[in-house]
Amino acid sequence: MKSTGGSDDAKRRAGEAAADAVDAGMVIGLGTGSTTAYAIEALGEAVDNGLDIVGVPTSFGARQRAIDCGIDLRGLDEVDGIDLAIDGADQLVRETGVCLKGGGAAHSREKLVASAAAELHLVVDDTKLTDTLDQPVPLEVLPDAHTVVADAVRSLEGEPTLRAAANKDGPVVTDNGNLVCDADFGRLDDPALLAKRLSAIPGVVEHGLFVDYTTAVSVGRSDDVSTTTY
Ligand SMILES: O=C[C@H](O)[C@H](O)[C@H](O)COP(=O)(O)O
Repeated sequence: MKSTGGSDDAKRRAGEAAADAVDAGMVIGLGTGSTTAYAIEALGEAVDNGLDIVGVPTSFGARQRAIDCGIDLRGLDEVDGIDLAIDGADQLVRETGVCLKGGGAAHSREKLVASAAAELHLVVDDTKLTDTLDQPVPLEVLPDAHTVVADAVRSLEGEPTLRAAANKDGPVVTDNGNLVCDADFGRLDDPALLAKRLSAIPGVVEHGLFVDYTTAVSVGRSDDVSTTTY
């Protein structure tokens, strides 16, 4: 799992706060990443203590983690909707809940699960908070399309970078067999407009800008956690 800047204590507090909001009988979207891992762990402990839930994982990593924690799993096509999705974020505007995801290349299935969920509860440590999003936007891209998508990003005045794998020669390959282009647009003054433009590029499977999905955010710090609802 990629490691990110915040402290483990802060991530744990955020993850546990979201797990606390889970009730018996719920279908839970299980997000990807180091912060959501703490929520999955907490849910696993609750399951050991008798909580009856079903999880829908958003990635190979989330699935493995949930199996290790003893959570009963289903595919998205085997459930009749999702009550609550719990997931992390790479950068988040707390005032609006708009965020960037996809640092772990899982954003397409994360967005799919979030779109099927009645609620999306994000879990972050306080290093993720910002007033304005300004990190590159991850784009999951069909392999044949990467040069065409890069040209389209440049035509929107962005700077595309094909994400390289850390422990493999060549690019990152997603759980869906696609590539990732990180598109740097600098400050995102109008995330909703950019989200629409990125969705319209042929060859982009999904982008990591989440606008209008978030219903709650738990922000962990080393000594406390606070939750905002939208
Ligand atoms: O693709 C990965 C996901 O969007 C993660 O939820 C996001 O990168 C946050 O991960 P972490 O909690 O490890 O910072």
